[in-house]
Amino acid sequence: MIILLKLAFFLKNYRKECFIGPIFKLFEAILELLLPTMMVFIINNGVARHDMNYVLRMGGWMLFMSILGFCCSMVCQYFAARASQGFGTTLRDAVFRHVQTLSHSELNALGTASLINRITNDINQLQLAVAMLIRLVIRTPFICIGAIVMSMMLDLRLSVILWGAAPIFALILYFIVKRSSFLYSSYQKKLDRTAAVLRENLSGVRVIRAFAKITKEKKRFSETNDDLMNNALKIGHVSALLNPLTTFIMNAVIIMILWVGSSHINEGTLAKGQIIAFANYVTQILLALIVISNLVVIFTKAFASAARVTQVLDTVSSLPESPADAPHMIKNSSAPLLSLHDVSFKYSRTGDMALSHLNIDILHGETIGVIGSTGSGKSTFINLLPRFYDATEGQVLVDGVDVRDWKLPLLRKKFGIVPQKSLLFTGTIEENLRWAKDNASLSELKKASQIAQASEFIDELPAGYKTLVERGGLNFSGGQKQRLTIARALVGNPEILIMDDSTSALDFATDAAVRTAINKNYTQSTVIIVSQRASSIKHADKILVFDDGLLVGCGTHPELMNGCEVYREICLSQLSSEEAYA
Ligand SMILES: Nc1ncnc2c1ncn2[C@@H]1O[C@H](COP(=O)(O)OP(=O)(O)OP(=O)(O)O)[C@@H](O)[C@H]1O
Repeated sequence: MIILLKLAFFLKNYRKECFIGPIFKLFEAILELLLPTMMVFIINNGVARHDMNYVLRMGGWMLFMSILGFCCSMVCQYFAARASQGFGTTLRDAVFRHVQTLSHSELNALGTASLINRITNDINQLQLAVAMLIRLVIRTPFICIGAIVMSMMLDLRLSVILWGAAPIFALILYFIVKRSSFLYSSYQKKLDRTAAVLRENLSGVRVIRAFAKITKEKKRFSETNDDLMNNALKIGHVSALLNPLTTFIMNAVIIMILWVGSSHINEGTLAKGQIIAFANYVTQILLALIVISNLVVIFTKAFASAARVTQVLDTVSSLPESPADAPHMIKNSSAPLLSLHDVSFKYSRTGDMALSHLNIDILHGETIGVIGSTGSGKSTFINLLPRFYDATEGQVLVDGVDVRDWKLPLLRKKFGIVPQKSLLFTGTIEENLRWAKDNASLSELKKASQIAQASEFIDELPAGYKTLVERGGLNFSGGQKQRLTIARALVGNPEILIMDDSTSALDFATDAAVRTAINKNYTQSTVIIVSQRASSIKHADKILVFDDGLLVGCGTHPELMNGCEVYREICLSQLSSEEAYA
């Protein structure tokens, strides 16, 4: 219930629609309820007395009331559509914005495929529930109760049959809601799993083909898909019972009414018009009950979806923004640009430490090399600096101020990041390069591309900087993508440039050319180069050596060659002795 109240907040701009829509629907329901009673008059006063004028006059009124009812229904439909679409759009927007505030940890926990399902499927389900709420939730019980009252007014004795059927119907409804609400929540989870498998398969299609794993992956997808289908079938079996059972009960009621009613007619205690109107009211109740059954199904689904959507909205970012306005303005000018004070980090509460007790100082304008075996913690260390994650223990400081005291956008503006996995977005090359600086001129883009050794291949493209980048940068080679992502980071003229193994697809000469050009043109910037290649970081002012989450070395190349065994081993495994000791 609290979940629904929370989501009702997103209807706040549609109060008018939520109020006017049901009023028109209620008006339509009143008109509909009057029709069988008018039929009683036509049969008892018109048909029985062969008064054609009376029949036509009353028939005309009934036609007018039906048209009026139809118009009311259309008005309600219009308001319901406005409110439900508006609700869906506002909610989708809110969830999307909230997702942007979450840290990598929460995003990993929720999962991309599940988030996509929640923002699309689940919100669509809620949108449908809002439309039904406005159109039917007041009208249907009103019709039901109204028809019962009207039938009681027609004949109290016959209405006892209706009351007898009510508990049977309530029992059926209870059983179906209980069973299907459990099945719906597991259905949503299975849908997430299917989406995750599909996503992995589509994005990894090349790897799957290269390893000839198509058959295995087909089987994996079929299994997930079959599981989803079986769950959907179970839901179908349960909810399919609802309409036939409702129809069966109400038709049994009609037969009993006709049977008991005909004996009353024979006794002369009931008129023919009354029994026809009574049957009409029972049909109205039957239709209303079928609608209620379907509403129950829609709301059970919506309830499961509401829980999933509010779970996202209730997820609190583990990166709370600094409450103060601008504590970072109180910079410590004598402090190092970046400092780590006894920093440890683990990805999950239960897991092992990915980094342990790091103490590092990085000064303005320094070039830092970061090296270590795979999984040693290099990327994790890099991720702590722009606060993609918060340190589990210890303090990360930028300009002498704890990163938790920085306003996140201001902190991140200081960094130009070239991630390990090159990711480009659909649009032109020009648009991709302007990510860090919207108003960068073409000459700025060209300069950054030259430094990143990308201008040569861009100039050869027929459309140059206007060339369209396909989804994920599919129309570029790995090396070209890396050079474009380096140029993208350089355009912002960042104070701190982080290159996380971002030249791995470049040949040694291009890699060296990129580093030389950056050193020459970005003398004021602090450059942090993470690399598996000793040659890429050998000339750095300071080299950080990681091993199994520990900082095992920090110094220049000659210092480390003498004093750090891990570093010496890496260098000697990649370079000749002359190169390593040069
Ligand atoms: N998102 C994550 N969730 C849980 N564990 C993670 C996550 N990312 C990395 N790890 C773990 O943390 C450790 C350090 O990983 P990290 O990516 O920092 O290493 P790395 O030195 O950058 O490796 P590589 O050179 O292969 O990129 C590894 O044991 C890894 O399995």
